[in-house]
Amino acid sequence: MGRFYTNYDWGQNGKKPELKKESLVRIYRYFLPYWKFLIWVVTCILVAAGLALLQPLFIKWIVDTAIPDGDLWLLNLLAVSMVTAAILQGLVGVMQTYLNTRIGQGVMFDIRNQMYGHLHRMSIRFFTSTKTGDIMSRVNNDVNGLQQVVTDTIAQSLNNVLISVTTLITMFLLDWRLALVSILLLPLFILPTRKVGKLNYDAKKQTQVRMSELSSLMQETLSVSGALLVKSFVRQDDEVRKFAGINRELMRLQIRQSMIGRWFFMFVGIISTAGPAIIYWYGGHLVIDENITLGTVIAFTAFLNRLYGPVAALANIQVNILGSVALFERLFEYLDLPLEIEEKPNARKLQDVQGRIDFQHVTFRYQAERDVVRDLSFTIEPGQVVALVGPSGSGKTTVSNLIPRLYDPTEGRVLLDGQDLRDLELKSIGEQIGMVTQETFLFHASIRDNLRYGKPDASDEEVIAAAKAAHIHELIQSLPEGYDTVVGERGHKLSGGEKQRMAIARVLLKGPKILILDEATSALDSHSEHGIQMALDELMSQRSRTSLVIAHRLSTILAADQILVLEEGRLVEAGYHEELLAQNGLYASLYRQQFEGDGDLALDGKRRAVRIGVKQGEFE
Ligand SMILES: Nc1ncnc2c1ncn2[C@@H]1O[C@H](COP(=O)(O)OP(=O)(O)OP(=O)(O)O)[C@@H](O)[C@H]1O
Repeated sequence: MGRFYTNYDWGQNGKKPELKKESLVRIYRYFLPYWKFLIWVVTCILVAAGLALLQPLFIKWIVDTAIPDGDLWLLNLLAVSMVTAAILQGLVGVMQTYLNTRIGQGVMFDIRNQMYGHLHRMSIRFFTSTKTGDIMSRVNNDVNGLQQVVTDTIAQSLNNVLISVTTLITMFLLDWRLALVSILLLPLFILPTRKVGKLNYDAKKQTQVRMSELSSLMQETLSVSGALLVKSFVRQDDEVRKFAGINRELMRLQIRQSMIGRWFFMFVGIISTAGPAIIYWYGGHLVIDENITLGTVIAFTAFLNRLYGPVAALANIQVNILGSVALFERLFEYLDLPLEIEEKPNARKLQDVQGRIDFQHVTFRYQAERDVVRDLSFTIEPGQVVALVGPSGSGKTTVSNLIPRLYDPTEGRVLLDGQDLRDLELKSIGEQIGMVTQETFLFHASIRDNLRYGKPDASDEEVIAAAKAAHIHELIQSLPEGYDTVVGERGHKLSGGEKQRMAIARVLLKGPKILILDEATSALDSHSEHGIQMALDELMSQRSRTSLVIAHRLSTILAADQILVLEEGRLVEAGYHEELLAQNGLYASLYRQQFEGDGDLALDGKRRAVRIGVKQGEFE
């Protein structure tokens, strides 16, 4: 029996979507590579429909011919034929399931790959403004729904049309009066089915909403950071209560759904008995009047039963098709998201990189009307170490993100070796730049694999050399499984300082020409502080490398060839430590405030956290 409802979303605000021609053409293109399978599906459906049609006719021949004539040979033949037809029908059904699944999974495979690839080309802005749960849900749930589109919408509908048409034709050929009565009976089961279909659809939709609420909640509160937050604010009870609330609603909806299903089967049960009863009653009269044979009446009741499911399913076909198209459209929405950072068709490949960086009148906004970087111009010569300092929120991270082209400047240009980043191949920019950010991300994999992310073909010796240079080798060796130790999700099994040294080792392995480094500000014990310091020295000491450091350590600042001081996105001072101190401006003020041990500084009348982060005592 076909399905009478669909669980596809009808898009936003529950409005019925319209069938758009371009969507249909696009969907059609996804199925095109599977045309051979589609032909086989149609063949299977045709064969199955034909075989199914034969069964009632076999009964009719048994009742009308074989038994009255006492023809045992024919009786045997017909009985064997019935069984053979049933076996063949079953085999064709198995074949059809394989083909349906193959097509459905094929389309899913293609779309999933396409979507994942597209998401990786999206800009960082997309990831900072989209909930991870939403992305996951599109890639998982929506794509998974596609199997149902193939099985329910395409194959079932085709099946149902064929069965309904062939059965009706055969019925009319057998006896037009009984056929007419049968057609008059159809609304009897179409109407309740439609009603139940609608109820079920609504219940399913509500269930889906609750399900996604529940998984969002779990995703947020059961992630390491989320769980940490819940614990530190002792909000477990609230979270459990919130969860229970949604969970209870879910339970209610599931029960409702089961009951709707039960009512539905009750109706179907009654009608499947009532329909044949009417046929027997009317057919009985015709047999008594000797207008038709008994076999015809029996065959008719079998045909009528075959007609219920397909016709009722076809009554809901519109919902199915609209739902399927809506599902595809939701996926297209993601596939059509414009790429903010796109490579030009004639983009140049960077060759023999020197590592010179120029900012030319760069202005940048995340959102309209708020400049985060304003008219910024500076040059970093190849091999220089430049320290970027400034109060929190002054735009240091933003500036550093413009160099690997994570964002494009709103105005002005960023040049690498004299070439506008926008004219260069994205891959070749990425290959030249290494980033060590404040928050280190590690995959849930072994330490070795995490380090190798910087250079997939690195030998074990190279990995160890990098770990030694980053002063993390000893620690790794002291772990029971050494380099094969699996670090937890996001590397939560390592301390902050250890993670940062891992990140440094990873970048050392990559060996980029340009290094962007955000020194950690979190308080570390003197031992790991020392380790990191040595690792950083190693990283920056190679003079063939250009380094831009968001500096928080005095030693880094003192070692820098140039210090750039940012304030509200503007470059307010630039020069050496002594030079800047002598100017007695923002840098000197930040330096003095820090020296006095006050982590905060009054700027523009507001109190702001100062993030040059020089530690007390380092000045002595
Ligand atoms: N993705 C974003 N969308 C909108 N605004 C942002 C975004 N990222 C940063 N900002 C804003 O841009 C300004 C500069 O942020 P940025 O992170 O560059 O400062 P920073 O100097 O690195 O600060 P900190 O030292 O605290 O890390 C801040 O006011 C911040 O609120």
